[in-house]
Amino acid sequence: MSSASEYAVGQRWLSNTESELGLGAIVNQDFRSVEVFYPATGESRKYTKNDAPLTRLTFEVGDTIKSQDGWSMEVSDIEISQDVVIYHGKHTETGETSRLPETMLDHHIRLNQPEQRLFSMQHDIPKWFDLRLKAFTHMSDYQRSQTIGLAGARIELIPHQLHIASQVGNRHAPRVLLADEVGLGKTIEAALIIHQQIKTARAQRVLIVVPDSLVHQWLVEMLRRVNLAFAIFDESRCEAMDESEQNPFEQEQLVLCSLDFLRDNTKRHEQALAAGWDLLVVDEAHHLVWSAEAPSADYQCIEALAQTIAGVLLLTATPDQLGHESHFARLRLLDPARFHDYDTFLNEESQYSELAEAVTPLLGDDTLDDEQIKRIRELAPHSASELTNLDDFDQRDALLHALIDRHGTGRLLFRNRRAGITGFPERHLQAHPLPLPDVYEDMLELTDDLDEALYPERQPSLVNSWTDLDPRVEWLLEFLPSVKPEKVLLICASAVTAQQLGEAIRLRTGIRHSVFHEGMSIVERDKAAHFFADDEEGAQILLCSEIGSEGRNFQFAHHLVLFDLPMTPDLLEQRIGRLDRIGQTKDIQIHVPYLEDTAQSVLLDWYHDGLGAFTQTCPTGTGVFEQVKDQLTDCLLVPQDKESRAALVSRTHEINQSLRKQLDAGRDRLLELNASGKGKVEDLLDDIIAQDANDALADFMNWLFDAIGVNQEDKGNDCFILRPGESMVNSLPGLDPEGMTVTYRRRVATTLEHVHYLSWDHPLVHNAVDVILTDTIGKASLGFIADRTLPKGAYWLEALFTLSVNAPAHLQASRFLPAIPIKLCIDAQGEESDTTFEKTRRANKKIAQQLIGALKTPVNNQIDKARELASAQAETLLTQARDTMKSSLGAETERLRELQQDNPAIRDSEIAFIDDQIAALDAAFDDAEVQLDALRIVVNNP
Ligand SMILES: Nc1ncnc2c1ncn2[C@@H]1O[C@H](COP(=O)(O)OP(=O)(O)OP(=O)(O)O)[C@@H](O)[C@H]1O
Repeated sequence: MSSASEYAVGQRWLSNTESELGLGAIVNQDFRSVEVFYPATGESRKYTKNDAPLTRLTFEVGDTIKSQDGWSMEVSDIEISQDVVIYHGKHTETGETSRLPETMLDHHIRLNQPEQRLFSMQHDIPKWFDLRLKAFTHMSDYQRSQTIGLAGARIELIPHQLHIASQVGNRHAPRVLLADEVGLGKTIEAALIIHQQIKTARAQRVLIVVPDSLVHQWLVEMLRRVNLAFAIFDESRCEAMDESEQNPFEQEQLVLCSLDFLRDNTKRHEQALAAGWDLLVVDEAHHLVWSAEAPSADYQCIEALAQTIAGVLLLTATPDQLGHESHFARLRLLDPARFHDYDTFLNEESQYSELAEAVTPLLGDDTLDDEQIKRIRELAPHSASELTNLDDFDQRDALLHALIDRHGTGRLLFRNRRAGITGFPERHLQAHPLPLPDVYEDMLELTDDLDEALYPERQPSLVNSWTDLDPRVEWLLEFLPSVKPEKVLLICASAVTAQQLGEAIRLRTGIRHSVFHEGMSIVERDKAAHFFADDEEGAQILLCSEIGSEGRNFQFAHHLVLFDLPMTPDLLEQRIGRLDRIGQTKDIQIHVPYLEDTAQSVLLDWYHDGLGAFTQTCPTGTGVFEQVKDQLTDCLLVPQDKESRAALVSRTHEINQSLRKQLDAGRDRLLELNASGKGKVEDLLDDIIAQDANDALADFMNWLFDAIGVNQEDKGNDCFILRPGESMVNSLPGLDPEGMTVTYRRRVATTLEHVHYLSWDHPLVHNAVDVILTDTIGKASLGFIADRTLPKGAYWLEALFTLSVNAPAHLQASRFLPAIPIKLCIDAQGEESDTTFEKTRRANKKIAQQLIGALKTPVNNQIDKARELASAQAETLLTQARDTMKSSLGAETERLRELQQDNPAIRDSEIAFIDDQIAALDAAFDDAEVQLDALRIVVNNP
């Protein structure tokens, strides 16, 4: 390709100032002016011949050119006829000899090679060269950083969450149970893991399945925390897509739906199974009840999915809530080969406890005696063999972590306990004893039915009157005004009770309230929850049935009314967990209005005096419940028997103390150490904190937004309003045409909901970078500097190359070899120079044209030299990338292989995937390419 400068009708010329016009054709000329028609845009321009900003476009032998009709040809011969060029060559598809006069060239032509643009005067502002370089540099650093997918989440930096997310998010097809105690952030951990998996191309298609009361909350959390827009699937949405006869689940990459919807609908379940996913996430997984004889429908529904989907995250705060067998079954969902038989699992668990007990001395500061050391070595020969001095605390620590890694369910199950995390407000019990009304007395004396004993208000004969007779209702109606305007969450066991209480409030007071129960649609429930959350106009009280006790975020309230008490400690903890969760700012008041000498009063004593379950989380509750269940039931049915009640409480207390001791010393202590990340997460945390404190992103984006024409208005308080400017070079996907408020500060983003948190992970940042990197902006430019210390007229060529590789996304090549920039500067003598140019001015077009014409040959030589040097540098970078890839992935397989000797939770497929990944990346790196991305000529003109 080259350019010339005599005008003739039919010739093709490019505008130097308006390259968007496409390729023009001369339609007229006289001795003073020339007229060009640009067919791509239908516009004409008339220029004075003397200073027409035009460059003639001609091609050379070897170039490939495209015709207006869409076919291409490789030029082998050039003929000039009446000053118009006629190209001859081979049709690229048919191979036939072809002829293409320049008048018939494709007028949409847009030169994208830097050399083509440089020599045909398609120049941009010189600073865009710097912008391209910066964009490549930042993006290649980002893709190789350990904080990818984590640092950009709109969250407070909570160590245990980041630890779990980085441990799990870094795995290929992770299969884990996230089982932190209630309200410690499992949803956030899942969001971080999903985000990291997506950002590193480990996963693309994700299916989240949750109870229907949590669908909307998950949607909001995913969007708000990690900018992932999930599509909610329900029957009406699927039906609407049925017409296309395609599998609706294949139409979206990120899908969120309720377990009920999949379980009750065979067709949709089958479609979901057939759609192919990388990651399945199931919340409130304790619902997946299982026994060998009768696995529940919920369990089977998820089991089928877990068998076909490589990555699985299960979430539950109360893994033992519906029995230990079901807990085993959930582990079985994650790894059926390892957890094939319940008895073997129990046996293994007991050995694990034995191991945990043996290593407990490692947690303390005392010197280990010979017997203790011997036990550790016996139980963990692989882990302990490398260690020589167990009195060395570093070695102890290393052994402890190795043991956690290598044994039991540590890799599979993450459980943090409240006890290990500080900063939670206190919980206070406010018990309100109330006299038993006559209408309940007879029935309660006679009954041997637990439900009747616990819920006397459900008697059919009282259905329309109990709210007038039950003193708990009276108490509630007096209590609400006494704490007004504070919000109150009330939970009771049944939807009917919640509705009837709502009705009583409506008829007898003017208090704003709303109800939340399974009889309402998802939309109605979300409306009710919103109404409750509204600070100014909202409801003072939300009356929930049991479905309100799971997963929801109501920590803006500080008063919880338990209108009745549930039978299991885990369910009580779930209820309290609605308020007692991260983000709770005040002490929590738990109000229990109860009828004296009834089953409810027995439960209250049992929970409070026996387990201490109101004022603290009670991780041993289920274990105790299993042991005293019968005794408890007896007491519930004969609440007047004070002696039996005292015996129950005292036995409960004893068992609880002993189970707690075991937990603290044993298995859970190790699990917790593993899940908390203590001693492991600090580097990652420091990295994120350093990134937060660094202004590199804000500076770069400020520059980038300016360059592409986005208006930025400083709103104060570290917030900016971004609006599309009139001169935007291209549209920017994700930029709200009405404007959007953004911040680069985590502190602001976590306090102001409506402000977007711009981070290296944010889609708007990536889109803005794409706007320039996928376009030709800055590919060629010529700039002046004014430096009196350098010779006048001295010039340099700056060349920007990228080293990159094409490989299927699942290989995650960009973790090791993203498009890495190589920038070179060549002086007029053709030598490499380390000169850098701070401020380059745009050169006047005419002068630029003259310079380019005069410097064409030396510049071509400089480009050749730069290519040579770039290839050499690329060799080094490629070797480094290959070494890093092999050592990092190699170390990972080595570690997994070692772990596998002790811990069967390591799946063969996990190791095989990494082995294959190393081999495939190694081969792909052979084809890595160095490409010229941009050129800038800099001339000294003081
Ligand atoms: N790192 C964080 N930064 C800001 N808010 C957080 C963070 N972690 C958790 N939260 C908030 O704390 C609350 C509890 O978190 P989350 O819902 O993830 O807990 P959970 O363990 O899933 O709860 P549950 O056991 O009730 O299902 C939520 O409101 C969540 O948004």
